[in-house]
Amino acid sequence: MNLEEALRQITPPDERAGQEAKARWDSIAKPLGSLGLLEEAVIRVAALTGSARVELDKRCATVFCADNGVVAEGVTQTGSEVTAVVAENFTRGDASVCAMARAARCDVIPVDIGVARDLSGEGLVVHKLGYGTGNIARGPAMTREQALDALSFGISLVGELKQKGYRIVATGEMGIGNTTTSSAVTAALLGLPAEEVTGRGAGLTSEGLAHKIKTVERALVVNHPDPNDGVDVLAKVGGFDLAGLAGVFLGGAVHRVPVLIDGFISAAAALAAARICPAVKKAMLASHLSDEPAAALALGALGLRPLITAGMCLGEGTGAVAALPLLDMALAVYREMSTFWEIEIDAYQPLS
Ligand SMILES: O=C(O)c1ccc[n+]([C@@H]2O[C@H](COP(=O)([O-])O)[C@@H](O)[C@H]2O)c1
Ligand SMILES: Cc1cc2nc[nH]c2cc1C
Repeated sequence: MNLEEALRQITPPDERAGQEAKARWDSIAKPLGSLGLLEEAVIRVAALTGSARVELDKRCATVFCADNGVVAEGVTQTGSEVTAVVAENFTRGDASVCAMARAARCDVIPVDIGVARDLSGEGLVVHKLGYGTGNIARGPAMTREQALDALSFGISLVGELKQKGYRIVATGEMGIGNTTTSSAVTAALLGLPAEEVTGRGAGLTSEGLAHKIKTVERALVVNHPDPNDGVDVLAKVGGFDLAGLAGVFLGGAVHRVPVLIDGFISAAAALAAARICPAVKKAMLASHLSDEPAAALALGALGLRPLITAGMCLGEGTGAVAALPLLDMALAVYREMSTFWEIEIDAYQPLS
């Protein structure tokens, strides 16, 4: 299915199911709205899935791994070879996100969408669009066809996961250099100067940061991405990981599966997905506020507020997975708590 056909399948959320979930929250014997964003998240999932019986029991994190040509500009603290090493560690359960996912009863699905060498390992999904992207400071990251391929792949992956019974998908990524591409994508989509959207990534010095800002500026001048065309932005200054993740967000809306945004890289991908099709925002949930400075700008532009502010910036899907136990706790209250009526307390009817 091509992108346009997939996007035509997106229909508005079921407001009736959302209202039913809101009515359930409002009936629970506790101060109105007092679980804040947790209540909102359950209502959003109810509206997206068309049922106030919200189930998030079977969950996974899809971790998109890819290399980025822009690493050649010296914008990272470590070399590209780290991407492949960490990607293979995902298959052995030996990465931060794997440990957190075990605690959160979440499966980890590593995806090689463009790591610079061939990988092996159990459970690895391979959809390799290249051995790393082009260097965005010198030319485009990829062709438009490759970006469209990544988007279609992300959309169909969510469809397959839904068929396997997954009820929520956490996004994650691993790719040395992908904070540089995310900054370029965010600058292009939001029309912001490079210095406002560029941070230290996985640990740059102040000197390194100044050079990274110049590199993002150059990528924008060299490539002229069209801010009205999310596919163009991903192809010219994005990465295979970002484009695949944007596909996962689109897939969430197509297949009506909620998708958790992780940190800055996931948020930049979500922003691109929303530029391609604004309706997909309804399938997104923001998990945490990454310490990368532009994460707040990206989430703000999406109109989303994160559940967690913990100064995290690890990537891999760690923030998205960290939100799952919070959602479990929200659902425990939502399902198990007595109502005002049941414990015979008179409560004023809420205004809305
Ligand atoms: O999730 C985030 O907000 C985040 C912020 C900074 C760095 N990271 C991780 O660090 C890597 C990218 O950092 P860099 O400096 O190589 O661009 C990549 O593998 C990400 O998973 C992730
Ligand atoms: C070791 C390592 C693990 C990571 N996980 C996500 N980004 C990373 C960057 C490094 C350097």
